[in-house]
Amino acid sequence: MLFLVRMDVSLPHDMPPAVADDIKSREKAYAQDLQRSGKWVHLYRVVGEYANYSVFDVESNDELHGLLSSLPLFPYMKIKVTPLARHPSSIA
Ligand SMILES: O=C(O)C[C@H]1C=CC(=O)O1
Repeated sequence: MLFLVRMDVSLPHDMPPAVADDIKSREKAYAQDLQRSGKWVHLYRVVGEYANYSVFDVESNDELHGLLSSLPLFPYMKIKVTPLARHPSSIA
């Protein structure tokens, strides 16, 4: 099952830089592991925003929820999920 996911990150302004750096470093490692596993298929920065558009390929809504809620940045993100279906004109 494919899902388009938008993540908007908003870290508290008073978060100490070392704490923010640690969360971002763990987030990067987790994101890269999921990309290597094939579950996080695309990851693009939204130009000019601390946000990304991603495509996930997972078995179920529950699996996606588990992956997203385990992101180290999850407490600091607004996440919008859009389920995707095959387009009838797609040649892919
Ligand atoms: O930077 C972001 O968009 C948030 C998050 C998603 C992947 C990652 O490494 O951080």
